[in-house]
Amino acid sequence: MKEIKHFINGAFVDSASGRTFEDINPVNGQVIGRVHEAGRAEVDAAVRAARAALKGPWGKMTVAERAEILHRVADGVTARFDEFLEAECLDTGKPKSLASHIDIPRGAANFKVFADLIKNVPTEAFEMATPDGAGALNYGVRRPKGVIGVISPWNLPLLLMTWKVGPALACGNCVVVKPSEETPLTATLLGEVMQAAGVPAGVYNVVHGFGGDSAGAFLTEHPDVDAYTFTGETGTGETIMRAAAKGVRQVSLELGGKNAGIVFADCDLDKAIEGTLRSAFANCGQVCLGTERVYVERPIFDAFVARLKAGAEALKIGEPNDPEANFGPLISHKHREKVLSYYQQAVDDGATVVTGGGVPEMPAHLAGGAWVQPTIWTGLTDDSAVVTEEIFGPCCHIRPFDTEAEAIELANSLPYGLASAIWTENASRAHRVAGQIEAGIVWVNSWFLRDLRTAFGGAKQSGIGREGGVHSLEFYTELKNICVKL
Ligand SMILES: NC(=O)C1=CN([C@@H]2O[C@H](COP(=O)(O)OP(=O)(O)OC[C@H]3O[C@@H](n4cnc5c(N)ncnc54)[C@H](O)[C@@H]3O)[C@@H](O)[C@H]2O)C=CC1
Ligand SMILES: O=C(O)/C=C/C=C(\O)C(=O)O
Repeated sequence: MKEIKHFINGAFVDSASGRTFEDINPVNGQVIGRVHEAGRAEVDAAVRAARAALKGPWGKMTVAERAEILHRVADGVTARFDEFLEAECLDTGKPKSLASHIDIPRGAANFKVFADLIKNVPTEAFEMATPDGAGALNYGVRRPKGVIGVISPWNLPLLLMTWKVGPALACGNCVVVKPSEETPLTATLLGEVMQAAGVPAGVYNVVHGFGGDSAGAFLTEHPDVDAYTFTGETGTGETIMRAAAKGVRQVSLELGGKNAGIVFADCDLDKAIEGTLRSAFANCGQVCLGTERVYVERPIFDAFVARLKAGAEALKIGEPNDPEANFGPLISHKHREKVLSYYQQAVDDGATVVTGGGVPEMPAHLAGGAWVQPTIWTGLTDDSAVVTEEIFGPCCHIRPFDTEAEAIELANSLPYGLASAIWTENASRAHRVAGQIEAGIVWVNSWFLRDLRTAFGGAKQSGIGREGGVHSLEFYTELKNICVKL
């Protein structure tokens, strides 16, 4: 049986307590391996290693040297592409066709992009007048923030963890990563790549365990961590923020969403259907940017519903190795219970189930997996929990609207504000509506089209702060002003 250990100070180590937990394959419910569960001792060792590395060779390296090492990390991920792919798909059950295009390439790109960016960021300088006429010169310098706690989720494990680790290391920080308990494999494998790439011991550490009263809480309560970056549920973000408040540590939080798609009658319907299908059902609906509320202008409502239904029913459910599969299982049986409770709630609230609504029949060897059907509803009222709460499953509710103002009001009606997708061929309307949507990210005629230099994050209860491009560098560095009297 595979043993999944912590990676602390450049070595793979067991938990002193001997405690382990199971890593389960969501495709069939079978145990993949046993994961060592960190106690306070392992978390403390990881933080101490990170602090020491900061004061050691990593802290003394030039930007160019660090960038070169991070390029080697990216190359290392690419060189071991198949191993990363295998590990990610074992942990998540997602189709290899998806992970090979999104998760693993982004795992490498997240190091390359920030290694290049850090070499080219300017800092500010201001000349100022002084009463004696000699003047003064102000200039900014960026310094690493220190030891960063990285708490990452299970839906895009390598992609989201490296989205934080890449810029953190590029800026000269050291990290302690607590990957989701559901998906420990790729963060661990990355330890091997870090070592081979010449990343000094202690710069990248991984501790495994759960959230509350386990490794997650021990990390967020640790007094020697300087800042935290987290992606996951809004409630967990609040808990992490509370823990980080002690010692006034900064947080970057990318939290839940209940994202709206707005489809105008003047859209290119083929594009709107293709994009909405992806945004509702890709990764089995487990993408924080996904569309769970679709608002469609009344003249095309029936046609849209019929075509989205046909698209959902054409999805091919299957295991990662099935080359035709484009729809995998949910992450776990626990998460399936949550998703199915909303499927039931929709029926109780009087929804019309356009398609799905249950568990698909699977062949015997996959019967133990966390499968659910892609599901579409219409007919719910705006206050149904199915329409207001993040489900994080492969489902959406479609509702008609009559005016642009109504669509904007509906899209903005919830306390979330992560992402939105607008479908229209009218350019003026696209700009007008996009500007009024209360969300950190608005796509027009696309979804999940990502330029890693752009600001990424949520408005309202969908998060605090922005990462991506220079915004990541702002979070992962301390900007110091030096004022020199001439
Ligand atoms: N990308 C996203 O926006 C994600 C959203 N979710 C949402 O969250 C719901 C619950 O799923 P979970 O896996 O429980 O998500 P979660 O947000 O609680 O977990 C994400 C990470 O936070 C850690 N964590 C949990 N509680 C913590 C605590 N008190 N202190 C420190 N770390 C903690 C977990 O161990 C994991 O590494 C899902 O049903 C889904 O709606 C879940 C995962 C990703
Ligand atoms: O950075 C990206 O391109 C994707 C981000 C997706 C999430 O944050 C998520 O699904 O949680």
